[in-house]
Amino acid sequence: MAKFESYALPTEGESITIENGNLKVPNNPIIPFIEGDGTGPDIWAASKRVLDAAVEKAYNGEKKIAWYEVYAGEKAFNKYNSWLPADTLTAIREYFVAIKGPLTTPVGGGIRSLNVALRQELDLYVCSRPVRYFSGVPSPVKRPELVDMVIFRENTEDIYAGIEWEAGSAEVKKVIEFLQNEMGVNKIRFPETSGIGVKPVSSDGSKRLIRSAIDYALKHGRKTLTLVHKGNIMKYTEGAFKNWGYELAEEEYGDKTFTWAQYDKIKEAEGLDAANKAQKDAEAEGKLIVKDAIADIALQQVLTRPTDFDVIATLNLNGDYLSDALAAQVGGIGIAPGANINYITGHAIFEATHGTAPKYAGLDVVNPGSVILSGVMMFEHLGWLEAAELVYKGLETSINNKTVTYDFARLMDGAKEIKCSEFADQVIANMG
Ligand SMILES: NC(=O)C1=CN([C@@H]2O[C@H](COP(=O)(O)OP(=O)(O)OC[C@H]3O[C@@H](n4cnc5c(N)ncnc54)[C@H](OP(=O)(O)O)[C@@H]3O)[C@@H](O)[C@H]2O)C=CC1
Ligand SMILES: O=C(O)CCC(=O)C(=O)O
Ligand SMILES: [Mg+2]
Repeated sequence: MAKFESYALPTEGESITIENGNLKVPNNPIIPFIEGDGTGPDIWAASKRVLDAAVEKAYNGEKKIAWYEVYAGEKAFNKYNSWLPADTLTAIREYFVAIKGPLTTPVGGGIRSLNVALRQELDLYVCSRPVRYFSGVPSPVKRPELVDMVIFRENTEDIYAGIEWEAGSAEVKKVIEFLQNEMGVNKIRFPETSGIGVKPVSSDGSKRLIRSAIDYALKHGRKTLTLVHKGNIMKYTEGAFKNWGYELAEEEYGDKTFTWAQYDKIKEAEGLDAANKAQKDAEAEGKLIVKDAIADIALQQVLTRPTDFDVIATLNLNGDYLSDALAAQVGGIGIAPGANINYITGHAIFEATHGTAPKYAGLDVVNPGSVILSGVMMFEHLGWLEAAELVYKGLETSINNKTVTYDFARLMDGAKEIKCSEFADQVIANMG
């Protein structure tokens, strides 16, 4: 039983547990939720209604989520004088699966990202962000239906580790002196006025992320996995990520994958035709092709040749950029879901890709689709596939009927603009 400092224990529901590495989900699981800042309360209220309605419709009362509110962000600060109370982490550790709205991160000084803190504290090393097309969504590209990618973003390392020192501080002076005097660094262009950031990237962290991406790709019959990196510039972090990815694929999945590193070796030893034949043979055998792309060109190619990309494994910052950019192709950030997962401990927090969109806070206008679809990912994680299907149906029908929130309405001819809460009503009504 969880021991909380301040929170009251849940009054209903049972705990999810883990047995032999698999989640054991009761019919009334306790699911902690964080409402979120800014537009979070509007979105969460709408999403909760949709998710509850889908469960009720799918299981006729046999299953029901026991929602348990936990706090982070402004609401936590106002209630408990802490931006991220320890009880919130205790609850997610105890109940395994949680869902959250967006949380504000001030730019510059002040608190560091609570979103990042949650991922790091719980070691949720995978950020999985599927990018798929729903028929009828507005898109700036000609063939959005060709977009079907899943981003696996490393979630605990890279510059998000938050190791940095401010320009002018005593600490940065010490770091710069160390770099110059002990490490022979003479390339800091303006040492007197530089801030310094550190980018840790490990083989352990990279490999566990890439392992999850390969497992996902194999389980779902995906054809390719692309390692997206900027290894031409950052050789021992981003370049190493690519090398570790190839190494892992060959060592642990040698019979199920064919890598571009193998392709290059064959090309060097036996020529181009032999390398092309080896890749063709591997494709014919249904092997997963593991390849790589440098991050800048990848951002162009995901737009111009979406069918070349299937599962993407990448570092934290690249994944952050890629997920917002890719979302734009299939309806925008308003319907881009995500999951932060530790596949080893079973802990997961589901959350939208977007932020708090503060200018729309309290107006009941934004699209709740991202949190609704994050809830669908949560249903899939729990094995509640019937409820997931109902939400997909409700969402797709609502979009096809052109009864949509402002973000879609402004891009769709003949659409009726409705509020966030009304969109939830539509999704529920359209579950069939
Ligand atoms: N995981 C998290 O909790 C995240 C938190 N953040 C935090 O959120 C805050 C605001 O960040 P910001 O950079 O403005 O990014 P946001 O994602 O909050 O908003 C940027 C723009 O995206 C569009 N948008 C966002 N959410 C929706 C939605 N639900 N429906 C429709 N459109 C939407 C709006 O575009 P338009 O104006 O064109 O309609 C909005 O102005 C910051 O503190 C940031 O750190 C950011 C990302 C993730
Ligand atoms: O925590 C934040 O403020 C930003 C997080 C973010 O952009 C993301 O998770 O994609
Ligand atoms: Mg982001």
